[in-house]
Amino acid sequence: MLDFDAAIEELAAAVRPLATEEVPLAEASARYLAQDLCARGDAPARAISAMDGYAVAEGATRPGQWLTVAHEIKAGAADPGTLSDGEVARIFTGAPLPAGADCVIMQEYAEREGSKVRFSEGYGPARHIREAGSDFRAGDNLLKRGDRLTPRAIVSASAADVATVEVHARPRIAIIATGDELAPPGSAFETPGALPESASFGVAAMAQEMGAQIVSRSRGGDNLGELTGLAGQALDTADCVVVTGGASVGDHDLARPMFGDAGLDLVFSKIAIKPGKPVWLGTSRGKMVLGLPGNPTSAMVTARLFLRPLLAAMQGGSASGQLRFLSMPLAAALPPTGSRETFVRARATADGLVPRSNQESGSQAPLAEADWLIRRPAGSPACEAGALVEALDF
Ligand SMILES: Nc1nc2c(c(=O)[nH]1)N[C@H]1C(S)=C(S)[C@@H](COP(=O)(O)OP(=O)(O)OC[C@H]3O[C@@H](n4cnc5c(N)ncnc54)[C@H](O)[C@@H]3O)O[C@H]1N2
Ligand code: MOO
Repeated sequence: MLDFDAAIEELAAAVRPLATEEVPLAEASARYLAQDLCARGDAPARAISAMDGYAVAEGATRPGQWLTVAHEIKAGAADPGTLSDGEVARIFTGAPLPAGADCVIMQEYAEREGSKVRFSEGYGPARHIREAGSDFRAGDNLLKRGDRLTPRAIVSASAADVATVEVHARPRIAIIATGDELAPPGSAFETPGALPESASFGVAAMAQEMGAQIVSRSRGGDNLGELTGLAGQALDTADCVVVTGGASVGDHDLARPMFGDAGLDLVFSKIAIKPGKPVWLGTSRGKMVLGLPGNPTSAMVTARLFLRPLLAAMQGGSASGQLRFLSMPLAAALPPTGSRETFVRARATADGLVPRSNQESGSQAPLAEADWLIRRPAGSPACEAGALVEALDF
């Protein structure tokens, strides 16, 4: 069986990024850049005040000395003028400094009488000036191809003074939940033998958080003819098809056979991880097809470990960039692991990560509170509270 790191390498090698398009910044949130983004100018463009107060020539200013307020300068002023001897300028945060000024004294230290002002002791050594180019310079590479336009990155992109950006298309996702027993939430408990279909809801939500568009969602029973039809329709409309359930070896596990007519080239199948061993990835008619185990916890863990990297890579981002494991302290002991690399569901607290008591791959209630995955190599010994473990946001 392939190990997790090798599977991610195979995944990254199999993905071709989607086409690119130019979009206005206001529509670029969460998209992945298909270009390096360079600043079109210096920021600040000129030296500006960091405070509301008075711009002065520091060397010619002493506490208690009356000075003339010769200018008033607001943010955006085209010409901030020049200070002559004995003059200061009333200035506001963000306003350009007049020539001759090298310090801003906060208005809290000023006593104003008409056009005169004097400053009290204690305004301190801070100059309260943001120098031209101190944030970035024209031509600086603020964001790189493959970077995601997070809410923070959108600020940098806007500050670079560009109106539009070249980004990759949003992946169109079709999700197919398989299993005779599944019923839409809201009707299952009234139907003998049925259970609410839950896994695909989490998978869809995760895909949407990754910028994907859900183009179709369907449910199919354990019937090869029906599932083959659903697979064909999904491949017609989507860039990526995600199937939940039917991944294992049972007689009714039809997730791979349902792509038989279309042709399925497997990238990998079965990974030495727990939960999620039956996860598989392939391509069919040039589209990516990801098969997640039906057990809801297994489905969500494998969606986090494989679907997120897949969707990032389809958008020109880095697959491994979605798998930044951090070193975090354990708040409770962990038992030894078995022969598969194990991803333990845990909750982050002020004391560290608390593993959930229910680690069943079919469980659903613990998913609501498990916000981290602890990664434990195969054959790890028991681990004491306080130990550092590798963990991934979940
Ligand atoms: N003989 C073996 N049996 C199993 C193996 C194995 O290696 N040999 N692997 C086990 C492991 S590990 C997993 S994980 C499961 C995964 O199986 P499938 O992907 O085939 O999942 P299903 O059989 O379709 O369903 C498993 C379980 O989950 C429920 N389910 C399915 N889909 C949903 C959904 N969308 N929402 C909510 N619940 C769902 C389903 O009713 C079953 O209870 O296989 C083991 N078996
Ligand atoms: O690989 Mo399965 O998800 O452990 O039950």
